[in-house]
Amino acid sequence: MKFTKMQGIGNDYVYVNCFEETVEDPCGTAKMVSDRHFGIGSDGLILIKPSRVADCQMDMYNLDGSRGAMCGNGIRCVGKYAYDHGIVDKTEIDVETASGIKHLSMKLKDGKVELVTVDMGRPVQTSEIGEPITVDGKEYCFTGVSMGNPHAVVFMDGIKDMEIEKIGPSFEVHEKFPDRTNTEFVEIVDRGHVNMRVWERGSGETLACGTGACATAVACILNGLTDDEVRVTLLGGDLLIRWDREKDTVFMTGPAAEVFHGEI
Ligand SMILES: N[C@@H](CCC[C@H](N)C(=O)O)C(=O)O
Repeated sequence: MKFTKMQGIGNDYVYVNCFEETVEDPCGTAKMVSDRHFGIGSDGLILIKPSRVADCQMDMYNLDGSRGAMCGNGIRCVGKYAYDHGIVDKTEIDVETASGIKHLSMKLKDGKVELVTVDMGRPVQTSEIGEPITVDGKEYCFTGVSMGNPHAVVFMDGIKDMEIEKIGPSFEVHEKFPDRTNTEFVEIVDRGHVNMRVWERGSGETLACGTGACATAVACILNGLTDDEVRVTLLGGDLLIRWDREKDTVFMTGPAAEVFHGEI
């Protein structure tokens, strides 16, 4: 199987061009390739497939083999792959995902895609604003936002030193989230800037989560903590998120990069 390793601010996936390859068992393949010791090493697997309704299709799997309906960092890389490898010959494209068709606008540098803006669609509030939750005997408040996949956004100080590997798994499987959840731990810097760490459903702590950054911006705005455009600083870099409230859609802008090609 030929593959390309790509990353969007450090959220790395193994990408397979399914215009040319067939992957029989995507869940098993995701687990195998993601392993950082016995596999290629990644946060999961993304298949780029033909689509009957868009320019191409993104089919994504987490490190544990579970399927993700949407992936913000992944879809920017899908756009870059599609343009740089000639699947499309235009910089405005539509990508089909399990949570609908998303529109991508791509900016080039030296003929290759460098920066991608994605219309991530309508955010859906899935809890009370600042809903109380007890996790491992401690009280927190979260704001639930779906960006096609579930997120619980928790505002707290000291995220740099928090023990995310202890608290993240307990949020992920808490009884309030029957489908498990991605959890974002967020510190406000000012009305246009926040810091965030994420525990991803199915992948654990990752350096970044695009849908998580969008959910975070929406939760910040709903809680009255920021303006409608927010720079989200994650462990792997920054994303610019804007909630266009007139159109009720969220725009995410960030880089996409290829790391290496291989065959396994
Ligand atoms: N890293 C992704 C999100 C991947 C899917 C997520 N773990 C889920 O299961 O919902 C992103 O950049 O959005």
